[in-house]
Amino acid sequence: MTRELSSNSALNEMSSPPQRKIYFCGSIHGGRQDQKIYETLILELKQKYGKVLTEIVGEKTAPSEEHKYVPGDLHRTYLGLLQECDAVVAEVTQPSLGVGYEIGRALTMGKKILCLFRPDAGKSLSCMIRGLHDGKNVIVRDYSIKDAPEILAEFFSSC
Ligand SMILES: O=c1[nH]c(=O)n([C@H]2C[C@H](O)[C@@H](COP(=O)(O)O)O2)cc1CO
Repeated sequence: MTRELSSNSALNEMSSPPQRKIYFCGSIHGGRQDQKIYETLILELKQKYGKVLTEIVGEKTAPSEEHKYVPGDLHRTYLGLLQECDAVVAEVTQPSLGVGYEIGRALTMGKKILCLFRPDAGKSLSCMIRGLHDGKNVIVRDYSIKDAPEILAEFFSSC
């Protein structure tokens, strides 16, 4: 009986993603050009690595929803989610004040952070983000979307 239970729980662990809380950052007011990329990354995160607390960032309708909320309430809510998360994944190709702010706050909270930048989009990444890379708690990686699964696997193997 005990053996049966333990092998069942081993099976469950293999088939369902770990229960990490992941805060995904992506541009909203900064521009929604990369929404489809956010959606793809969020799907990969949800399927393999845990619960994404900020799924709205990948949704097509995200910006139109916000008029329902007071900015101060949104700020408090999102900082609360940031505090609660186990790891931050930020797509930083499209510059966004909000995303830069979230990364700065996550840093002072001691969160593990992965920043993903696509050089082929023809933009350049602020040194204030690129310079955060320490190879341990903050990883800043140039990538293309086809490499994302491998990069996420490597990041979450130590988190
Ligand atoms: O409705 C929202 N939902 C939301 O998730 N955010 C957070 C998460 C995003 O990573 C970030 C986007 O910032 P910005 O709107 O400055 O591009 O802010 C921000 C807003 C405010 O629009």
